[in-house]
Amino acid sequence: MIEATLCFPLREGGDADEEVLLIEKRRGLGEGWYNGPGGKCEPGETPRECAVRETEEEVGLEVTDLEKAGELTFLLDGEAHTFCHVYRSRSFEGEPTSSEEAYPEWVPVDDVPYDRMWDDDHLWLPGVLEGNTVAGEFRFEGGEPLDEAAFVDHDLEWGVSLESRE
Ligand SMILES: Nc1nc2c([nH]c(=O)n2[C@H]2C[C@H](O)[C@@H](COP(=O)(O)OP(=O)(O)OP(=O)(O)O)O2)c(=O)[nH]1
Repeated sequence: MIEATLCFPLREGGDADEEVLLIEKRRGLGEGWYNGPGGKCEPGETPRECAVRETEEEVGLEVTDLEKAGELTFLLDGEAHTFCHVYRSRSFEGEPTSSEEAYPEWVPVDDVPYDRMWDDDHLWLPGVLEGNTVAGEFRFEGGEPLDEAAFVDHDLEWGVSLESRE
């Protein structure tokens, strides 16, 4: 099973609207869709270290004080495919810049482009951006790659305790 991360930097935008930093992914899984910065964990790396590294690599932002917001399991044809650790952060340095992997974009949290994201994201990301914690299982069918499989059903649990988790 792949272990991966997502990180959602948050800031106060104009008119005191809350904004989240999304990326438009330029290659790999989910290419052409919006997501948070993130990616696969490397051997010997904690998920938190992975989220920090991927955010730096993809958009050049140095995030600190990551808050664990979710643990998502993606199943493909009945088998665990990816376990994804989800973080929020309001502490970061630098300005988002494009990379070979991603175009960054600050987006109002009320205006996230769910129609241009993974099919499951509208189920869990709004709660995560509001400050809730979530554990979820999402089932896909149709074989590899995961981003071409069909999203079939899910289970979600809100308000889970993730404080002691990486
Ligand atoms: N928002 C969202 N993200 C997902 C879903 N499924 C899923 O794997 N992801 C995330 C986990 C990872 O952060 C990311 C895929 O990993 P990645 O970016 O490393 O994939 P890649 O194929 O581009 O890998 P690489 O060659 O760049 O290492 O997508 C989903 O349903 N929703």
